[in-house]
Amino acid sequence: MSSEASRLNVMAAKNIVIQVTTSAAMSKAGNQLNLAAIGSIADQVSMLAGKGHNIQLVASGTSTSGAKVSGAFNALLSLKEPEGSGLIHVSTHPDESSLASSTIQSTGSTLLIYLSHAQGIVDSKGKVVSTYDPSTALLSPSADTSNPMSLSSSSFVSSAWELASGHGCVVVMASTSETDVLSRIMAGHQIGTVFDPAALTTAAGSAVGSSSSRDMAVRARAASRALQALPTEERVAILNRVAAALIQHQEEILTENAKDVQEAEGKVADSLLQRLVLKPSKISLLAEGIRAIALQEEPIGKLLTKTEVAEGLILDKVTAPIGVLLIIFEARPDALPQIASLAIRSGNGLLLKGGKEAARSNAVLHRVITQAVGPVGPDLISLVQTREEISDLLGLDDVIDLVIPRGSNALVTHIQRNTKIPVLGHADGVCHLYIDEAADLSMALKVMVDSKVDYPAACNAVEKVLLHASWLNKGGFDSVCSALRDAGVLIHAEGEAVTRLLSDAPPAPSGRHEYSALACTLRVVGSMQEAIDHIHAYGSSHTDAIITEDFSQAESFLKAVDSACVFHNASTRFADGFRFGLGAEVGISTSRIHARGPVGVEGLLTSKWIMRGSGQIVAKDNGVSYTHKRMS
Ligand SMILES: NC(=O)C1=CN([C@@H]2O[C@H](COP(=O)(O)OP(=O)(O)OC[C@H]3O[C@@H](n4cnc5c(N)ncnc54)[C@H](OP(=O)(O)O)[C@@H]3O)[C@@H](O)[C@H]2O)C=CC1
Ligand SMILES: N[C@@H](CCC(=O)OP(=O)(O)O)C(=O)O
Repeated sequence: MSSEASRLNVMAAKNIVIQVTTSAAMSKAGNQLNLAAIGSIADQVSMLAGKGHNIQLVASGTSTSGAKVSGAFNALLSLKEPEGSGLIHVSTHPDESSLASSTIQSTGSTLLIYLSHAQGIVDSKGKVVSTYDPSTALLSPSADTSNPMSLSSSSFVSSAWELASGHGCVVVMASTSETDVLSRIMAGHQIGTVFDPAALTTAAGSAVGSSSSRDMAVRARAASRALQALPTEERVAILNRVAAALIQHQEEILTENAKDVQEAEGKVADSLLQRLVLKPSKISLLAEGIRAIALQEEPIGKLLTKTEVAEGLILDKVTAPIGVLLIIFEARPDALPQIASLAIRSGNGLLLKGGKEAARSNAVLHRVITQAVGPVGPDLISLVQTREEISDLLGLDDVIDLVIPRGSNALVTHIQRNTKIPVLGHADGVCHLYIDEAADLSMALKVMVDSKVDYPAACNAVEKVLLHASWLNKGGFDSVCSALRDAGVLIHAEGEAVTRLLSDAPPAPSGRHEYSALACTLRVVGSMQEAIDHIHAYGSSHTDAIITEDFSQAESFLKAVDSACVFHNASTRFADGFRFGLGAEVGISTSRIHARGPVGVEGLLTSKWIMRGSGQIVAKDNGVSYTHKRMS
């Protein structure tokens, strides 16, 4: 198919011209170098040269600015160019908005990457089109209006098309503000606008979703089939390579993450910031989890049942991958390697969209992981950048098999309302801890504090403590309040008793509130049944726990509470794939269909039936005599 051909053309290009408009490499005022932008391009250029590409780097602009920018590139590249490669040449081009066609022709380059402020060519609604089509009018470059050197649309478009159609040089127009723009273009991601006649013949039947979204999903399926066809040892080796690559690229990952954190600081809630931060210890734990997944027994093709249907006719039910998964998750970059490794282990293709605040962290993690995937190719796991792409993908119910939205209730509801693809929601956690009349108080305090304080922003952190009324007369109420306050937790009062006893406590914002911070609601209940009824009325069916020494009471609670995870005498924070021994988790499913609670490899599998016979026929059910004998 065509856009596939175009991506292959891009990925295969050896001689490349990279043209950077000086306005994209200078400050807005145009009088100073934008060293961050120049440094990032220089890093990526030297990486491409290290992979054997011959690169002509052209700084296009007025002679003064062009000379300044090419000087900066030369200085940086002399430090970074792979030793002795001599593959990078830097020059200037006098005209910002025309293409460096002469360089292309003199060097026999087959790819021009044009980097400016513009994200690509936009349609009448202002949406960037991924593939330029000359038969469609109304296109113009999405220039940065604040940039005085913005592009002159028609001349740019016609020379880009002329180069592509007349000289066989694919042109990709993209913005320097895209993270890892060059590396991602060369890895086959559809960023910006591509000018390539090969990209125009669209596949039949691709009416829904843009061709790039469909292409991405179709390629994920093809790659997942290639993955499934590999012997177990090779799939295990991929996971071990991914774990090793995370450790090996730790510095790079932490650097990109620090940029995300720096940009988010002061602009987002503390809970989001906590999720966003990666630390060496988190990366080591991720690698450990991935190695544990690699050690698990082969999950694909596992025999679930074996039945003799009739003499010589044997029917097996075996596990099988679901196919192509679209997983949307919050700005928590450590989720990406976990989800990717579970998908690899279970043989699924993956389209991933993380929170926008984690864009750089996700891009580097994605690159490191897809490079480690090896022969199956990077298409197995694609990174989706924007909500617009999600809208396209939600229409592709013929190529995507399951959507897993992991995040707020609003996100999960939005996805459910906008797709025909089955949805496995991972929504908010309004987790409760019930301290029973028969609780060991010191255990209750320890578990309560851990459930809230260990990681207050997590979806499995406790949000409401339900205290049996008997503790009001036994000193337990004061102990609970002191333990929470000593741990820095702000208590919000709910119900008559707590409101009266803690007159200084702010009221709970609502009966069902997720603080995601060092705060929780405290309420007194008259019985375990009242606690259960309250959990059913105000909880989110995520994780709820009881603390009691009365084991029969505990069993009743475990049976009655209708949540994905129900615990006795244990912290709600144990609701986690790694802690459950699954190695990692996609998230904690709050849906009731097929997978509930922490979702590991098993949650990403379905089953298939395999029949082995010797020519038996049905013949109106007279062809065989049914035995239906269960063999295992
Ligand atoms: N059950 C579980 O496993 C988990 C539950 N949670 C819950 O998630 C919440 C925290 O997440 P929060 O930060 O609020 O995340 P959000 O729900 O705001 O966002 C999560 C992701 O969904 C995307 N998104 C949101 N709305 C849309 C839309 N309309 N179309 C397409 N994509 C969309 C976001 O994209 P963008 O960034 O581009 O806006 C982001 O990638 C808490 O309630 C927590 O309990 C969190 C983790 C795990
Ligand atoms: N299972 C995870 C928490 C689940 C989760 O992802 O929560 P969140 O911090 O809301 O993104 C953990 O225990 O850290």
